[in-house]
Amino acid sequence: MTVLRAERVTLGYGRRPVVHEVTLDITEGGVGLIGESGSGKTTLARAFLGLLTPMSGNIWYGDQTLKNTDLRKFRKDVQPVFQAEALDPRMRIGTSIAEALPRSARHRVKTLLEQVGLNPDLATRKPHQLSGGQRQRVVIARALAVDPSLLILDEPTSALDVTVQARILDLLAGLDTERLLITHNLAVVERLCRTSHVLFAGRVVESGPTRDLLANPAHPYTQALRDAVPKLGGSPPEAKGRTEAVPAESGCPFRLRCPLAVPECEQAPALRDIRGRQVACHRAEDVLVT
Ligand SMILES: Nc1ncnc2c1ncn2[C@@H]1O[C@H](COP(=O)(O)OP(=O)(O)OP(=O)(O)O)[C@@H](O)[C@H]1O
Repeated sequence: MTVLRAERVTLGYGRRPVVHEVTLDITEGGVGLIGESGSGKTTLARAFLGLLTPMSGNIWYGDQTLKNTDLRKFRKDVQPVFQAEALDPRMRIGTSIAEALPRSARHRVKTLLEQVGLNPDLATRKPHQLSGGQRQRVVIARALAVDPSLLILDEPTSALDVTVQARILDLLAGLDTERLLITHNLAVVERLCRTSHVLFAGRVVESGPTRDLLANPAHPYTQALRDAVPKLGGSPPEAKGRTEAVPAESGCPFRLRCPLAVPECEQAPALRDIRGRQVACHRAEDVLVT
């Protein structure tokens, strides 16, 4: 079942578009948005949360566009999980969670703390008296308080050390709430998202089943992202192409960095289906065999 759908959505700040004509479904099994800093992941997440109105295109929530949706219901059903720094430092943990609950359900604070693996005694503490991992669990508990059907998670584990990260990932993987996850960390999407979309310069350049996409990328940018992950005990990753080049204004936005660019790349490639995924690259067949 699709919870939310972006249909040819262009998003921007002022008059400057930064996300271009993105079509994307949030389907079952977790959906990941991957891409470097500035590629438009958070902007797209804000649109899915109803915080940013598209310059063109629509966000669909069931059979309604967000413009025509009862936003009170929507805001309960689709919950953000941002970084733990968003917790009010003056508020006790229990109060912070209770605030998200209807008055009649305030007794659920204890159950919610237990659900995210925290001792209910922590309810009387303030955020600075918790560890980073515990704070992130509180943020998740707050989001779960209203029984959402979808969580939108923006780098939910990036501020945490690796072992704490792993435990938060276990927690998220065990929830039966759907999720849209934004991250730089490919291991995190692999764990939590059945489907992933790779964004470059505000465009989806590749979409498909996460495992296939990372094992066998069809876009040179996906390949570059995957190959930039250092391997334990291996030599440091070697950058292919020019990693510093800004996106091209015309044609394929990745072409100035792409080691496979040819003159044809001055024409923008459309997304096309190839071996179970969608990719916007003239050279996809060649990438798949390398
Ligand atoms: N409030 C804003 N006003 C103007 N421009 C913005 C604003 N927020 C983001 N941008 C611009 O929009 C583009 C996409 O930013 P966005 O935050 O969506 O990227 P991102 O992929 O989430 O990056 P990161 O991984 O660093 O969070 C960038 O060029 C950024 O400078």
